Amino acid sequence: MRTDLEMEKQLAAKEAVKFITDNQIIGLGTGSTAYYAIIEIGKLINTGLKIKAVPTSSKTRHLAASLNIPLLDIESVSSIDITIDGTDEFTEDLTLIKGGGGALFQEKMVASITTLLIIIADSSKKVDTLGKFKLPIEVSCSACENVMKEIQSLNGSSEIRKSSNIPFLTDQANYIIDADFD
Ligand SMILES: O=C(CO)[C@H](O)[C@H](O)COP(=O)(O)O
Repeated sequence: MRTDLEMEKQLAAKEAVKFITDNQIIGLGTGSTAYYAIIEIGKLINTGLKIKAVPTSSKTRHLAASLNIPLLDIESVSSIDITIDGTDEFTEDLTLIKGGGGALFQEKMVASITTLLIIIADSSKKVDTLGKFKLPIEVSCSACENVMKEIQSLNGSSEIRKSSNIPFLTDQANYIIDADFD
């Protein structure tokens, strides 16, 4: 059975896709919330919506391709009409932290050329002050040590994200540093 939070994610996704119209270029976010938006877009494609989409990760690319969503590489577009993506946490004034899923760099590239960025989230993501979720920072492996020293000089702590005991690599073969500034 789906939990309330899963239903909230799905509801947010359904609302977000209402902004999409024919012939737009759509940025597709990454994560378990963006997943629902991609599923909804797949359904709309099946009923005749004509859009092209730019994925923000290899995972999203595979999902979108499996739903027959026509895809473009970011290199081939200069602007994106609407991007729908998730967030790790957000405050009342709509500042947020994202990148927790490790697609930070591509998500930023897509967001930076997007006219309308729609961030969808369930209610568990709302916080009074940012920082409950560690701040993900995507860095070139060779810059990692210096960046971690820099974080320490700002009284923060940090660790390189691991997956199966080895450093997690992003789609760009970068590391993610998870930083904490309590
Ligand atoms: O920024 C992201 C991926 O890099 C995600 O949007 C963020 O981590 C939220 O993910 P989820 O919807 O699974 O909670």
